[in-house]
Amino acid sequence: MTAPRDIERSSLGSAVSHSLSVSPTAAFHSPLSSSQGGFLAGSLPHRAAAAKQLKPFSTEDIKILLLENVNQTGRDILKAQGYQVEFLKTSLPEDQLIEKIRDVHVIGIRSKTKLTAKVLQEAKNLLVIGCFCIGTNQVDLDYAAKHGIAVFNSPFANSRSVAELVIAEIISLARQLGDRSLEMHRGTWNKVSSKCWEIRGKTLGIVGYGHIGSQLSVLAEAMGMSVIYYDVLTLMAIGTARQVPTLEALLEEADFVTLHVPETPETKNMISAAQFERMKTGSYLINASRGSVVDIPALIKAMRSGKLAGAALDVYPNEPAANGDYFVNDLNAWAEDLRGLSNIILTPHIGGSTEEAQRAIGIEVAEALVRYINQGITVASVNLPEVTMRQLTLDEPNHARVIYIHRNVPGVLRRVNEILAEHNVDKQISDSKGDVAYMMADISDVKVEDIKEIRDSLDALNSRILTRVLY
Ligand SMILES: NC(=O)c1ccc[n+]([C@@H]2O[C@H](COP(=O)([O-])OP(=O)(O)OC[C@H]3O[C@@H](n4cnc5c(N)ncnc54)[C@H](O)[C@@H]3O)[C@@H](O)[C@H]2O)c1
Ligand SMILES: O=C(O)CC[C@@H](O)C(=O)O
Repeated sequence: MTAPRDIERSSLGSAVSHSLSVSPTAAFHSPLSSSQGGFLAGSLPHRAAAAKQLKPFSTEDIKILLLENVNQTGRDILKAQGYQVEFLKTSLPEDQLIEKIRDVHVIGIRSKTKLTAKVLQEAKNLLVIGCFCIGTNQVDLDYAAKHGIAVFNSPFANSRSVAELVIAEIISLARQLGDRSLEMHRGTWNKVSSKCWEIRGKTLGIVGYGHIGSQLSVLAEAMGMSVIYYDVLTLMAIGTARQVPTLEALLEEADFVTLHVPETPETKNMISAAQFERMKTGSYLINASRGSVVDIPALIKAMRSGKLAGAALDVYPNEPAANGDYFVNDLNAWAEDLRGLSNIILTPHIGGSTEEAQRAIGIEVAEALVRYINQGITVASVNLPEVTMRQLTLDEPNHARVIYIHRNVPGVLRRVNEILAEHNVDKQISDSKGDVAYMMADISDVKVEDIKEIRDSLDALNSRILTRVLY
């Protein structure tokens, strides 16, 4: 490997001419994949030929910034590729994030780092974002797609962890465990049974019956609860759960309401004063989805009036970037009111924070990043069309993989294929998602000098978002 150099995003995808001028022979003798034939190599079973790892750059030229304590499993996978990996335990304030993001090709985050258009427009070298979590609401996905920046996440590796936490909270709220434990910590013995309940036979209302909601449904039924759910989609009920037609119907029937919807404009303050009114007196609310989904001042009123017998919150409109004594009114104006309530469990966004979940997420997202960086495969991307292609092998010399991310307008493929027409197009695939399209083609009989010309010609098309030529 060569010594690290600063290379720009445009030259990353097109570092071919640069690399070739350094070592023309190496151009068509890329190193074997470290996980040759394995999942990382993106291998689709076809034949036993040795897989060729596509790297039109020295791997150590790839600069990765990992924030928010991304798990060791993910760090190891990325380092094993030879990439330069900088790792920070916390998120960064916007000004520091902007400084750092200018320099990197890949950024890995969790839920706290806000990758807004303002931040992303400074990220001139950025190829891909890895969200080492489920939620992707912290990223401006549309801006990223329109600028050819792929985004990957881990859609269900922590679902079980969240579902288990919610089960624990249902029992804890029903038995007022938080309060009893706090009292004992203060030296107070307070043995009570008034308003403490079994959960057997109670109704759990799940709002959002996706990966977490449906997993929770199974666990809750196993504990003897009746389950109803509300979702914008008509979804198959698991076990004896029952879908109800409206949120209001769910609120009126459930003893426990638990929220598992994504953060969207439609779910902002989805549970506010009117919804608390609809809930049964003495019922409970659990929110482990996103802080924007519940109107907290309205929740405080519902708790104080006795409408709610308890609540558990894992997520908040504003969450601090690092651990510390930050859960005060400076962060959220009502923080201290919330802290003063009885039978309310407040946790610091730990729904997915288990060793099992974080390890699995580290592997899943890091592997997706490697496949994208090295081979251009977008399968599981949340914002680009999903495109995959059998990888090139070492017995296919003089091949190159052309990736062209472009605006989804008529006539582009004709022009692209005119540019590729001098070569044999061995395989080609194209797909679109909204305004953005992704074309990948493997071409053969490519001479060293052709590659720069292909790239320059594709770059000159006015539909271009990003061109990468991997070989
Ligand atoms: N607390 C944590 O640590 C933690 C961990 C993982 C996920 N989450 C949050 O939980 C959310 C749900 O996760 P998931 O994996 O189950 O997601 P999912 O995408 O599998 O399921 C979400 C469900 O919500 C439904 N939905 C969307 N908008 C709706 C609306 N307006 N009304 C009713 N239903 C609606 C969808 O149709 C879908 O079935 C994530 O988006 C994330 O924000 C939090
Ligand atoms: O680990 C995190 O920061 C986020 C956890 C969770 O909210 C998710 O979206 O997966």
